[in-house]
Amino acid sequence: MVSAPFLVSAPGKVILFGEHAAVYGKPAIAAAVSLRSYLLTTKHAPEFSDVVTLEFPDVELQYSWKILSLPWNVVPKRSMDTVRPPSELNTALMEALEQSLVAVLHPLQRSAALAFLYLYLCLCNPDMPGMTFSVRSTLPIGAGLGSSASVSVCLAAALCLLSGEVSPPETKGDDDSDFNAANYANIELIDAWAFLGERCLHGNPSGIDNAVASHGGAVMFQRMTKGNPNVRESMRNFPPLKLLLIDSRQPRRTAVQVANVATLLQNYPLVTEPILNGIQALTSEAYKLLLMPNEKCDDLWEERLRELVRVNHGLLVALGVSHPKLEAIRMAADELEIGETKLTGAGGGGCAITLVKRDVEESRILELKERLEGHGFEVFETSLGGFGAGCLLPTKSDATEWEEWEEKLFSLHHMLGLGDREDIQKTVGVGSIDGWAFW
Ligand SMILES: Nc1ncnc2c1ncn2[C@@H]1O[C@H](COP(=O)(O)OP(=O)(O)O)[C@@H](O)[C@H]1O
Ligand SMILES: C[C@@](O)(CCOP(=O)(O)O)CC(=O)O
Ligand SMILES: [Mg+2]
Repeated sequence: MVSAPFLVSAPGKVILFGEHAAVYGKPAIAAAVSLRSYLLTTKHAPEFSDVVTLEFPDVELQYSWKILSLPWNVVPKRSMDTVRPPSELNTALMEALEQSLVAVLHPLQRSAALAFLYLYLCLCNPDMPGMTFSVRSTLPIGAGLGSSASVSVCLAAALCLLSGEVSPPETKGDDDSDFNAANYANIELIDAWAFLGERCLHGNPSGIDNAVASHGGAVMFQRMTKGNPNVRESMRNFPPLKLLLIDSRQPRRTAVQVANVATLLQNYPLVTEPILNGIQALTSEAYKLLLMPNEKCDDLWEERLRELVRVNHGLLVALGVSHPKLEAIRMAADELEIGETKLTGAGGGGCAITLVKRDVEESRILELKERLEGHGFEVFETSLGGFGAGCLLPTKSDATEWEEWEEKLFSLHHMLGLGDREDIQKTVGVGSIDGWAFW
């Protein structure tokens, strides 16, 4: 069992092919990005040991509950036969939590607080000391890059560590790809709990976002249908792709976009089902292309992949999940003949990706960036396929290190509350500081 203070982190993702169709059991392909969420868990001073506090400055939420005021009595008993949580939310607990959330009205804050409380009550117990859970993301929020899943994975990881459901990552061998059975079992459990967090955040998730945020890398994912288990194929030799990631900065909520597609499907099943089947077919084509050995990734291969990006976007437009700003991004990239562009994630705003042609001169890419930034869009640089969930624990063996950590924690608290994305990345970021370990 791990006690506070400690940090956990999980990445966001880019869906390359298959969003929305993924909700209906069709395959989708996604890769982790280097933008991440961070969660710091700290213990309260004795006089506040009866309260649990959330600090979510990214959504302007700070809220405390008396631990004993929470509805512990309706928490479903866990089955002794299985360690995995069920994939459905418990209705009685969801209803009881309404009471605890009466004062949290904004949907962005409410869904995040609900995800926290649901997991906290299921995984912890009323005897645990009062703690603060502070979350910051270097990801744009509500922009299609899976911030909800990265936060869900952080919450699940922190609460599973506190309750002893999982242990901290064991060191793997020198080779990053070394398999460690204990780490695998732990991250599977974190993934399963994070799925419930995603359910609180947007109702009907496919599970692809929490799978990528937990496991990292690049995956082909297919949601369980008719009792079959989810398929998650990790794509190890993912080819290096030149992608631009552009945030339209048009806010939207995944829950709303997913619900709109459900309504379309309900109203026009004969029209909508073939669109979803088309997305399935193109994702399967893309999967075959992306699995090809690197030496076969020639110009024709690249052209095929770009075509599939274009068709995927067209089908998403048909589902009604584009936005004039996303179309403006696509048109700017088309005009400069940079490559092919599609929205990524739930759409309705948020991000687009452009798969850049290999031979495009840097000056044209720069021109596109300037044009887009001139329109108020934000162009992100990120790498694909990095680490999944990890944690950073203070080492108690060495008193100096511990002191350093205390000091760091102090500045960290400040940073998690106030700093911008670069500050967070510099202070605690995976890749910026040593000590992070990954499941
Ligand atoms: N840093 C964060 N702090 C608190 N809540 C967050 C944070 N990032 C995401 N969330 C939660 O996730 C929601 C956004 O999820 P969603 O609509 O699925 O968009 P996306 O996952 O594409 O960013 C927010 O409304 C909020 O509830
Ligand atoms: C639209 C969808 O396919 C992806 C949503 O991703 P995001 O929350 O927009 O990052 C929904 C899902 O697969 O859960
Ligand atoms: Mg999301």
